[in-house]
Amino acid sequence: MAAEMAAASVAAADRRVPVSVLTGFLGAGKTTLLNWLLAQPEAAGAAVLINEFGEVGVDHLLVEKVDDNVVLLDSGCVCCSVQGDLVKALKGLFMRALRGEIPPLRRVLIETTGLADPAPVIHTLLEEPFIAERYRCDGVLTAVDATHGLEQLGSQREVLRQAAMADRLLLTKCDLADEHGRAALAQRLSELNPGAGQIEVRGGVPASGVAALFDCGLYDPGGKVADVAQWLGEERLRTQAQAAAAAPMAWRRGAAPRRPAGTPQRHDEGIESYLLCFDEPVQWFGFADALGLILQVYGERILRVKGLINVAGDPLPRVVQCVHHVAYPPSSLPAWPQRPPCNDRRSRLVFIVRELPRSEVDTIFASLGGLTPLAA
Ligand SMILES: Nc1nc2c(ncn2[C@@H]2O[C@H](COP(=O)(O)OP(=O)(O)OP(=O)(O)O)[C@@H](O)[C@H]2O)c(=O)[nH]1
Repeated sequence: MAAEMAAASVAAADRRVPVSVLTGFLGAGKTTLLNWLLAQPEAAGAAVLINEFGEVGVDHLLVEKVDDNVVLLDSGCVCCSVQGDLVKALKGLFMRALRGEIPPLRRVLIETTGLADPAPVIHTLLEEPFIAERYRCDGVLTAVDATHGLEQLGSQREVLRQAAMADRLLLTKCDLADEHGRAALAQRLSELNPGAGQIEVRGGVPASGVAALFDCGLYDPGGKVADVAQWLGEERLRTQAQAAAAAPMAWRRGAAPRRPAGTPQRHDEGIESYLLCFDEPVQWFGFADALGLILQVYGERILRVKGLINVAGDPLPRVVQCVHHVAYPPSSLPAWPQRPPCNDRRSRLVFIVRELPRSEVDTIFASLGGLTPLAA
């Protein structure tokens, strides 16, 4: 406790802009938590960077408080394009605030994709010269789904890394999980990351309030399992190798190879995403029947489904969200987006799957829902 208070006061004296990294696996509840967070007075003036996996971003449409301070990182997963997208976005925000185009930056929140490895993001915040001079990593907040997390910790390397690197572990969907499941997940997480505070989240609201999420102190790999320092070390090697590869030929002699031995493959190669589009407004019951059957039959292989549906007779876009076998209650956006691509009012549904051919999904939509999905 004393150490935490000391770390928080060192951070308070630091004039750099605090950055919170919100991570967690696909569908764990990051955007839901972000929406709650942005409505809190403590988050006033925060800029938000949202990154998504999949061909069409939906998350930024679901963030309720969208303004000039929300930036979509849309050229791939942030952990793969960190040097491009993330650095560019943070530099851009800083310069816009400096020129007075946006209010002074009080805080930045980064929502990573569900498949992101947080290591390159943290490494960039700690070591990229321009960024590290102006921003400080104020906390890695990892959402872990209390209904699916235990199984995902065993099957997805990303989930393990996201949990091990966390400063705070947010056990989401505790309102849906049974007591036994919550306790088993909490136990597994405390083995993986004994130093991180665990906070239960129900309906997107953390039991701790905002206080426990901000001002976590300067990021300290030393307080975590040894793997974390090793992963950050691998990022350093990777960045050096990339810099060497980008340098003129004469400087490259003796440089490290592009992908240093022992550095991990970023994403599980079995995972892919595809986008289904429906041109005409869909009949909700046929659509819901078909989607229900797809989840029932293929739920194990479906990591995430989300999208906006143009339902016949409904003027508002309906938001569909699923994780494995579970379809969450649909909601509606207050209006159709004004910007492309979703302003054309076609229904768009993103599937993120493991080894599930698109043709299987198409067949069920066609036979049960009378719908012929088009590739985008
Ligand atoms: N009951 C309940 N539902 C939740 C909770 N948190 C999130 N959900 C639901 O879970 C679904 C996925 O939540 P999101 O917040 O979109 O998850 P995400 O982590 O942002 O998803 P990706 O960005 O696709 O990885 C949505 O339908 C949410 O309403 C929670 O604490 N309780």
